[in-house]
Amino acid sequence: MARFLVAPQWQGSPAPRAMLLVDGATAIAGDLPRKATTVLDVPLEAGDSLGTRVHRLSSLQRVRDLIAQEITAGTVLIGGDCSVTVAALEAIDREDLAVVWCDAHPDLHTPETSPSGAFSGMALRAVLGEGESELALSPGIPRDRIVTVGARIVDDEEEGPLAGLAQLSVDDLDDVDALAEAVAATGAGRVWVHIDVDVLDPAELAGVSSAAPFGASTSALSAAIRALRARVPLAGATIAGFAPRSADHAVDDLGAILRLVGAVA
Ligand SMILES: NC(=[NH2+])NCCC[C@H](N)C(=O)O
Repeated sequence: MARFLVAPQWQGSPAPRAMLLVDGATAIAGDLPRKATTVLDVPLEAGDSLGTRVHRLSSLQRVRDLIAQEITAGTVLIGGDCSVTVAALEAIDREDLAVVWCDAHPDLHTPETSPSGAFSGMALRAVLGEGESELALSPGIPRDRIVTVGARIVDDEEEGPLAGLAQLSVDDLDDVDALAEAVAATGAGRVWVHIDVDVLDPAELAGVSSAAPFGASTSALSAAIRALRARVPLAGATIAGFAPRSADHAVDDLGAILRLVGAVA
């Protein structure tokens, strides 16, 4: 059975109601097998930028250290905001690893270009080993080992770095093998699948900080991930970005979330 690590981190999010991410992580945790689930004791306070351009950096460092202590091979990490993936990747063997970034946003800002100072908008850039050195991977994952899926809200400054990465659109998922082929083409021996649930269409899942229309269907994304796993072994996965407006809204969305959990676990 997979191990689940729940990190109710909100401090990397740009959203005005970022703390809903804590509720989202808690709601998912409630539906996971208790014996296989560890919930990290993430501080609720904002934390301090420590003189950098990354807001709440001190809290992000704290959570990173907690994740490093608990992560094991094949962990499914539940966010929180989507920057928790950077911490997970820092703590595992990255030799031979590809990263699939399923997210409505490419998260390719540096602290200098970020419109928000929120680390989640810089997370994939940090995976590449760039941006704030306190948080960026060292060494980073090479560009040719990254595949983005469903990125459709792209800031001007992100266009350049995104152009250098392999990209699958929402429509590309109509071919169930497209993701597996894109990852196989990187030559990697293992893959980490990052899912910010805003990659899904808002009709499938409403509980996100900023809904992005024309997203993926839960079934197409799940099928693509299953086909990928048949081809390249999974090193682990993240499901992040769930921010339900209320407990009732969370219940409406949990079906879609659990289908994604089933695809990666
Ligand atoms: N994965 C996400 N939800 N990212 C949000 C990023 C939003 C925006 N690009 C920013 O940097 O502030």
